[in-house]
Amino acid sequence: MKTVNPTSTNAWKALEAHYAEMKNVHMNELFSADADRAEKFSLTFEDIFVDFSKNIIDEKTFQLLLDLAKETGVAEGIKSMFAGEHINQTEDRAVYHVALRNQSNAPMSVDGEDVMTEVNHVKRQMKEFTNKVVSGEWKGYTGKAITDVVNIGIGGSDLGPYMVTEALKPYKTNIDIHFVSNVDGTHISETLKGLNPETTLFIIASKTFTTQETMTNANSAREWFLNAAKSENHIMMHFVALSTNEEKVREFGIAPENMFRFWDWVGGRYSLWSAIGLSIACSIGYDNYEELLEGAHAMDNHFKSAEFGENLPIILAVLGVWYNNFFGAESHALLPYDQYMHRFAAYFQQGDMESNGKCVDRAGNPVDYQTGPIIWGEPGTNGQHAFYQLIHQGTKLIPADFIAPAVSQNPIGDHHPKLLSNFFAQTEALMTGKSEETVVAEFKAAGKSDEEIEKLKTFKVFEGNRPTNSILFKKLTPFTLGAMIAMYEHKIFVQGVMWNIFSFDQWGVELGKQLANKILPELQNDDKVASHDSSTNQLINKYKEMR
Ligand SMILES: O=P(O)(O)OC[C@H]1O[C@@H](O)[C@@H](O)[C@@H](O)[C@@H]1O
Repeated sequence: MKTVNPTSTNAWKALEAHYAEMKNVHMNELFSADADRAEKFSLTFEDIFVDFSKNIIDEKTFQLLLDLAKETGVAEGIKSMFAGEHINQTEDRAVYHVALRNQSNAPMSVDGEDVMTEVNHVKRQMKEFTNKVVSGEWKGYTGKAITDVVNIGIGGSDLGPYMVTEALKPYKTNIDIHFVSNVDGTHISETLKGLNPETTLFIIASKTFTTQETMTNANSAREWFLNAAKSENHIMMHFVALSTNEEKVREFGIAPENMFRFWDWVGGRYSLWSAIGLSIACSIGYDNYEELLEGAHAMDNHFKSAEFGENLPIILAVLGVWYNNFFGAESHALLPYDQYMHRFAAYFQQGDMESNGKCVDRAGNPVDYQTGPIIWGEPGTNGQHAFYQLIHQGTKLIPADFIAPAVSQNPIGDHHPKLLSNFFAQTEALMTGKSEETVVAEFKAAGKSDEEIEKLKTFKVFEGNRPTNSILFKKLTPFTLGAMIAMYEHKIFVQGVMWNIFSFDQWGVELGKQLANKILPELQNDDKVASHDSSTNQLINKYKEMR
């Protein structure tokens, strides 16, 4: 992939000049000036409708942003990814999660070798396993069917499956699914309470099979199981592994036939489409898991082929760049108005921040512009009663995506219209705001004195002009969820290309791990430590005193 400093492009320079014109423009004016604006800045993909008209852009902005995507090599980047090139250069790996959901089965190769045979082989293995577990054919060591599956993994080996199984709960099979990620003993202890070793199956999910948290939890699970089952021969009925590391899986005592493989070209945070999705398949059934892949595949095809101006991931990406690099926005909120999507923001915190939280460009030089934003969010309407105050009236610009289904999976009473009325009202309020004149008029109508009005009016004014994307979809089906996840994945990729950074490594997570490995043995005795800085020494010694 070519290395282009985005700030050196013509589009960037033009955008800087254009920003000076746009920074004081209010979206209200843009809407008044153009009756077709909403329609012009909206797109439909399958059951997903995206209205991005409530952004501080005009047609020129949009064009310049797309030009920036062109000049920074987004088209070439997309080609390189789909061609299986080693675009993860610092690890010398391809980035090929798109092959995992290549439902068309057209050949896709890495280093000259078609990967589809292996991909399909593992999928068949997943299907067989899932069907056996769900149907009750897979028996535990006392001959009973499995009732509970515990996925033990962290980061990419946890967040995706957890988010998806929560989002697709209405499709749940008879299997109850649990997730253990934190090395805090509380997580596994609380999860195992109430579970029966005879009917519990553990999925040990780890790309490397060396991650401290996962291996610690896996060993504790093994101990808990053996405490009841007694014989190690029973492990094979209750432990399976999802990994790229066959040797470590064998060392742990999991039989090769109970290992579901994936490959180094699957990034951890892009791995729910691989064997890492086994907990999803057990939770929603294999056919629904395939539907999830279908949705992602449909989005892949859209991403690969749609013109930039009609390409959802590209549009979301360039809008993000506009706020991040020109308006100085530091964060981006994901606000699903769907309780089932309560882990969506948490999932894309890893997806986005681990991918684009980088300060060195693809040539190895420090960047002198902003890269990945802080991603955060909570489901509506909870967020409204917590942090929306700051979005409406704070000093920070927070672009936000509002995401909601038109059809609720739980259509009781008037809950859903109420939920959606909040979605529509919030995006409207964030854009239109409330002028001083309106505030004064309201006060007057309520019979307030001039003195009171003077004292209070500024507090009640809403500037508005807060940008939002509205993503409205018909229903949260596996297909639609798959498409939306892929949409955001590709958005992140496009932004990484535009910022000229490597989105598929994560060196930033290593230093803390290394230091923790050094500190751990120091915690295993009562000696005072003096090998660190004075604050770290003090903390460790305090801990030793307090424990
Ligand atoms: O799947 P394993 O290898 O256990 O890794 C789990 C997670 O580890 C973290 O340190 C990151 O590198 C993540 O990208 C990864 O998903």
